[in-house]
Amino acid sequence: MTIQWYPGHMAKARREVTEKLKLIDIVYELVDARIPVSSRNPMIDEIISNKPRIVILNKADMADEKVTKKWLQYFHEQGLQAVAIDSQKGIGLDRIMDLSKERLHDLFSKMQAKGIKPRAIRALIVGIPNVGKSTLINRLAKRNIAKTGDRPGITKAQSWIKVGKELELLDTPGILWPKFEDEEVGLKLAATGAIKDEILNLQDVAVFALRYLIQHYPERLKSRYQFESFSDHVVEIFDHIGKKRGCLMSGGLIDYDKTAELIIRDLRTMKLGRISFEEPDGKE
Ligand SMILES: Nc1nc2c(ncn2[C@@H]2O[C@H](COP(=O)(O)OP(=O)(O)OP(=O)(O)O)[C@@H](O)[C@H]2O)c(=O)[nH]1
Repeated sequence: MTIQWYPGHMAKARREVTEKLKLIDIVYELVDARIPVSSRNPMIDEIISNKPRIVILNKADMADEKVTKKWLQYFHEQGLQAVAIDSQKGIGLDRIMDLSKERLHDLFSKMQAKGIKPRAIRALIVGIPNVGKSTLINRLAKRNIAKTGDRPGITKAQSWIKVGKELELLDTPGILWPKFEDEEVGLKLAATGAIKDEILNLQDVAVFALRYLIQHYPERLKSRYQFESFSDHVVEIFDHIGKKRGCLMSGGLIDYDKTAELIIRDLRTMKLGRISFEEPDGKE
C-alpha cells in the first residue's frame, strides 16, 4: 500500500499514534535495515516522546550484515535499544521480547510494588508503509491469534493480539510517513521498494542505485553483469548492462527503461546480494 501523504493525513496519522500510545507500555519502531534512517519517520522522537521504544531493523536478511552491525551500534550510542530481524522467516524475534522485558523491568517492578497485578507487556508497532508491520504482527502472533477483546474506558475499541503470555500487541499498527521531501531519501525508498514504481522515474532510481553500487559494491556489479573491463562511469555501466542483457530497441539502441527495470528488479530480488543503502558514518 502506498499512501499519498498530505498535511491533513499526517496530522491524522500522528493523532492516531498519539492516542494509541496511551494504551501501551512500549513502542516497536520498525525500520528497513537497508535504510534505517531514510525509512524512519522524521518526527518520530517528537511523536513517541519519552515512551519506551525499541528500534527494530526489519528485512535484515536483505541488508549487508556488516553495515547492520554498525547500525545496531549507532542506535545503541543514541541510547536506544535496537535489534535486527527477518520477520518473514521469524529470525531474531525472541530478542524483541528479551529487550522489552529489560527495558520495562523498572516500570513493572514499581507497578508490582504498588500492588498492581502482573500483566503482559502491551506494545504498538509503528513504521512507514511497506516496512513489514503486518508481517511482523503475523509472525509474532503465529497461528493462534487470540484477541483479548476491547478494553473498557477507551474511546475507540482496540483489539489486542496475544503473543504468548507475556506480550500483547495492538492489532492495528501505527502507519507513519517517511521523510519524502528529501530527494535522496525518496530514491533510497524507491530502490528498496518502499515506494510504488508508478510514482517515480525508474531511470533516476536505477542511476542512483548504480552510483551507490559502483562506490560500495563494485565487485557485485562486476560478477552479476560480467564486465571484462570495469568503468566507474554510470552511463557506460548502464550501456553495458543493457547490451549484455538484451534490453534493446529496434535498430539496436539500448532501451533505458527496460535496463532500469532490470537493475531494480535484480536489486529487490537480491540478485546483487545483500545490500545496504546507507551507513551510520556516511551520508544519510
Ligand atoms: N525479505 C524480507 N521481506 C519482508 C520482511 N518483512 C516483510 N517483508 C515483505 O515486505 C513487504 C511489505 O510487508 P508488510 O508486512 O505488508 O508491510 P506493512 O508495513 O504492513 O505495509 P503497509 O500495510 O503498507 O503499511 C511484503 O512483501 C513482505 O513479505 C523481512 O523481514 N524480510
